[in-house]
Amino acid sequence: MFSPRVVSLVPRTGPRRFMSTASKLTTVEVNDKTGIATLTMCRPPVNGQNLELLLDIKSSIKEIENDSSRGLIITSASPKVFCAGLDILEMHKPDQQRLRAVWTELQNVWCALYGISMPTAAAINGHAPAGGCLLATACEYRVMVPDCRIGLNETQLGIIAPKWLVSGFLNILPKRVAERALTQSRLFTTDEALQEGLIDEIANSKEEAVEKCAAFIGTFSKVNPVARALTKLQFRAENLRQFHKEREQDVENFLSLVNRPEVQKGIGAYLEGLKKKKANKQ
Ligand SMILES: CCCCC/C=C\C/C=C\CCC/C=C/C(=O)SCCNC(=O)CCNC(=O)[C@H](O)C(C)(C)COP(=O)(O)OP(=O)(O)OC[C@H]1O[C@@H](n2cnc3c(N)ncnc32)[C@H](O)[C@@H]1OP(=O)(O)O
Repeated sequence: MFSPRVVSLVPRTGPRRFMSTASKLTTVEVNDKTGIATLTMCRPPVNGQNLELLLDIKSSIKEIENDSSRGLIITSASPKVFCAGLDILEMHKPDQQRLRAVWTELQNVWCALYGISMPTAAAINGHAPAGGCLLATACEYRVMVPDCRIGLNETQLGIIAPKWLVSGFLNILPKRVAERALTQSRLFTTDEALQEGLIDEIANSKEEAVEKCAAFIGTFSKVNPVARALTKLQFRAENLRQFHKEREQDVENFLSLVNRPEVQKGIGAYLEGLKKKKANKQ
């Protein structure tokens, strides 16, 4: 179903770039000076996480890992949106096999990003609801541009974010703040996110966000990388262990939830809302 991955390495003069996949839904650029890889999601208009984007993100993370980069920065090519979360069209009147694959790949992406040993940072250059927040909170550091929103708004959609999906959030926020945010479906503004500690810094542009992420990764230059990696994984091991224990059941739960007639009705209504928003804009 998917084209084989084509990886072309440009010689190491200046920043080198390798396009991750034939479908080009992500690009990876490694800065030769710093050794830091920037993974950019490029699925217009909002980086909706459909199956192909998720597969591409996962493969790019693996490439960066195999390339032994010094760190990974994730960002978006879209000017206003970091990532809008799961592509809602994947969940509306879904093909069952594909739906199963979508959820499995979301799990795989989270697992690959959350569990990677190298330093990670998110340059959040736009809105990051739901699955977008999942990517950002799987990283160790977050820099966000002003006037955007980030959070886990699942309950507003009538759905429940599973434990593994919340675990990045819980690494960052006090439990009480996390519980309230999830039950209220709170989308934090950039300023609120900084105040609560959901993000670490604000940057005025994507470029500045990437620079600040690189500076964070640079702080590890004098730390023994093996000791750093083991320490990071020690902090994350319990969440990962729990995830692996529950991941198959989690897929079944997701399928059963999405297929419920009332959830399908809700997804349909949500899609209509997005269409109306477009009509009102025109
Ligand atoms: C939705 C029900 C899900 C049911 C799942 C059931 C069980 C699952 C259990 C747990 C799941 C948790 C895991 C994660 C879940 C998710 O990620 S669900 C998705 C949640 N995402 C959102 O709620 C974001 C919705 N979008 C927005 O709020 C805004 O679009 C925005 C990202 C803030 C950007 O705003 P703006 O710049 O104004 O752009 P537009 O709204 O005009 O959008 C541009 C076009 O993009 C389309 N679009 C937006 N979001 C999505 C999306 N998530 N999937 C697919 N398409 C999306 C939008 O319709 C516009 O398209 P057109 O130009 O009209 O064609």
